[in-house]
Amino acid sequence: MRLEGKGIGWRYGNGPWLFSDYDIAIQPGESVGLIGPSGSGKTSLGRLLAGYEKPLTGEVSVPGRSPNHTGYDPVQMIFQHPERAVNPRWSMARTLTEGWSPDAPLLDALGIKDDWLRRYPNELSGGELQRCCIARALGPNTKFLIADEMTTMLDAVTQAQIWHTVLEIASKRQIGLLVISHDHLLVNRICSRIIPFG
Ligand SMILES: Nc1ncnc2c1ncn2[C@@H]1O[C@H](COP(=O)(O)OP(=O)(O)OP(=O)(O)O)[C@@H](O)[C@H]1O
Repeated sequence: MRLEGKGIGWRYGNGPWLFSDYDIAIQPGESVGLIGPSGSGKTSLGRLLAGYEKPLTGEVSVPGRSPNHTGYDPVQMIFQHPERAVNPRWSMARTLTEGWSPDAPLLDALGIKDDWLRRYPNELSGGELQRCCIARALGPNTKFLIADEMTTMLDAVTQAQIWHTVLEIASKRQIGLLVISHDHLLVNRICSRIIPFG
């Protein structure tokens, strides 16, 4: 039951094709790195796999995705800029529980403090907000996680702590990970396979 893109192609408007007839597959429980130059289309590919957009050619298939894309999607994506991934008018308590209710051990493991839940997104730092976005994405129905420069804005210690938690959960629940990053060291350390892109 893998996440698969087959023969997929994408471009914006009449611009150049970022990729075409592209194949990618991620197995449950594996951690795959996607490395390529800036602007080559990695985020765009992630968005197609996560179901935000339908590919212009080819197909994305995901076990358990509802045909009309309602409800909690089995492919969750974390973006580099968490402030663009949340509703600024929702409290953090509401934001965190949008798709499921993260339990106390997970909030603790990600260093999320009770006090943050009463605040709004603009009252948290980028790193604090990102931890909340990660908790939100780790619901029990998550089968694949696309981490797009997920920890780029964090210091090395926090980065290591967050990856430790995410990798532990992914391994326990056999979540497949696609790690989009410019950080070769990080990808080499946490991924069993690297796909060069662009
Ligand atoms: N909504 C959009 N409309 C038009 N062009 C876009 C849009 N989003 C992205 N692009 C362009 O598509 C190209 C690929 O962008 P994308 O963000 O997928 O690349 P990337 O490989 O993830 O880059 P980076 O490593 O810098 O994050 C870029 O040239 C970008 O300017």
